[in-house]
Amino acid sequence: MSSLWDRYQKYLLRNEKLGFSIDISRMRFGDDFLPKMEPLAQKAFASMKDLEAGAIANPDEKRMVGHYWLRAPQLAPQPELKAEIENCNKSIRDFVQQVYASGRFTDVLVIGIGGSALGPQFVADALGTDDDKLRLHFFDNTDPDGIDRTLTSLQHRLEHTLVVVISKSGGTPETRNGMLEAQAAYKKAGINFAKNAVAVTGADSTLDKVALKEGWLARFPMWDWVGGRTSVMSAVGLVPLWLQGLDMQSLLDGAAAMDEWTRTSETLQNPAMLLALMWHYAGNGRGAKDMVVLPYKDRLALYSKYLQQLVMESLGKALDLDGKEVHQGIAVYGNKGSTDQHAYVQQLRDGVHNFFVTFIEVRKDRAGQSIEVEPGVTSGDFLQGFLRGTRAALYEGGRDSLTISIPEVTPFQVGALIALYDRAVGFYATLVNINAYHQPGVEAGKKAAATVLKTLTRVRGSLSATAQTASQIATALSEDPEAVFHALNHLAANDSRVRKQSGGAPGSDTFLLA
Ligand SMILES: O=P(O)(O)OC[C@H]1O[C@H](O)[C@H](O)[C@@H](O)[C@@H]1O
Repeated sequence: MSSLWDRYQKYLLRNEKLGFSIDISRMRFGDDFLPKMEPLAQKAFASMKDLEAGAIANPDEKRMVGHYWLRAPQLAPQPELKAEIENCNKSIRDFVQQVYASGRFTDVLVIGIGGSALGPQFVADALGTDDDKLRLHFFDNTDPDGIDRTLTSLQHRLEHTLVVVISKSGGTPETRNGMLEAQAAYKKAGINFAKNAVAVTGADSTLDKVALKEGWLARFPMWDWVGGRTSVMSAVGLVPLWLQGLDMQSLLDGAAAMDEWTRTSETLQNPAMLLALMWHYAGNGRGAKDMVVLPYKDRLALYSKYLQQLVMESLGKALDLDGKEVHQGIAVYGNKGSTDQHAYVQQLRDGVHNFFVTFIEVRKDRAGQSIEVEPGVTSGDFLQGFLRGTRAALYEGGRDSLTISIPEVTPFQVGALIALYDRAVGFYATLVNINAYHQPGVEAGKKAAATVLKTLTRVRGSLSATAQTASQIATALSEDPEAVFHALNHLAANDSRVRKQSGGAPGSDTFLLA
């Protein structure tokens, strides 16, 4: 192999306009790897090109490319679609202006989960400043204590808090619960919830109907042709993030510029294809290595969480497109450097070799001047030193990494970063022949949760003043004793009328109504 410097120059892809560079030189693929993958790469380019040109046969295919139209509506295959996107964005902007002009609001409470929260959370944190027009808060779970924590922080400003409920399906239980909890808090405070509420959801969804019936301030559409995990540039992200005061047009422009770059069919010139190929190389096209995402920048700490959903929900599939059992996927985790160097990088360097790292370098340290923390050295110099040092130490230890460098964390760059991975996921899915745009596995968990709730209700109904064990109740109800036992414990912890008498073992514990 040639020297590392030569390899770096050979496998560094730069784009002067975007200020981006992708360095794949520290992935140890041999010279034959890229030529070997070329036919597959060309197949992926061709299928993406067909889809983008509008050769769309079904809703799944539309979801593979719909998100690209959001940042470049002129590329939408039908003029009505282009007009729909432009009108929606204009109505969001007008609404945001009205909100500002009203002077009524100081805060925004976003209620959503998964693709309806992770994108807004990442962007809000990456780009937020003390000068934000409105401050964002999130309910992204059905955890009562978490909800209370957020409500307490908003306690005296509830009247000035705009609630944005986001759900594509309009029926996600966590989001529905969050909305009901918020509604109850507003009612308790004597505030008209509807006059403080906005919905972002699919037309005619349950949420849409509620918002319409109750006369909420505004409703914005979430189209079926945009997948939840690629929706941050639709109303899902635009409504809360524009309210926050971020330059969302610049974010859209950054994404559009990246999309343009990632449309090239020249493998070595296409950063998204290079990423997809490196994922394939690292995990042998089977996801055998985890993707550790390490941005050396606090503002990008939520990026790995965002990517976790994008990559794992898109690629984690049981069947391939031919119906063959493949159990694909790539595990994603990470937080930020250099912080993580003091947590788990020890294992990355010396332990089980089941990962590859993606370093994200931000060249500009800070807006102002830096002090010297040692003669001639700043905190930012340390940050860069730790990134480069860790990259070198990992490589010496036989561990692969790739490095993405961006100039600074601006709306434009964040848009570009999001778009880069949108495309890389799409390409990888084609390389391994799976559908990245559905999530059949999530349904299984939802169905199982519904069964648990049904059991809980039945168990509650069967409690009496007589002490009973879980097995006794389970037998009477023809339910699984372990499920009954957990339901009983939950009731005992949360319902003051339910008493638990410890018998020393789960089978001997008894429960009764006090
Ligand atoms: O936007 P919603 O319909 O509420 O869905 C929110 C999330 O929940 C689902 O379980 C899916 O797995 C996610 O892809 C989705 O983003």
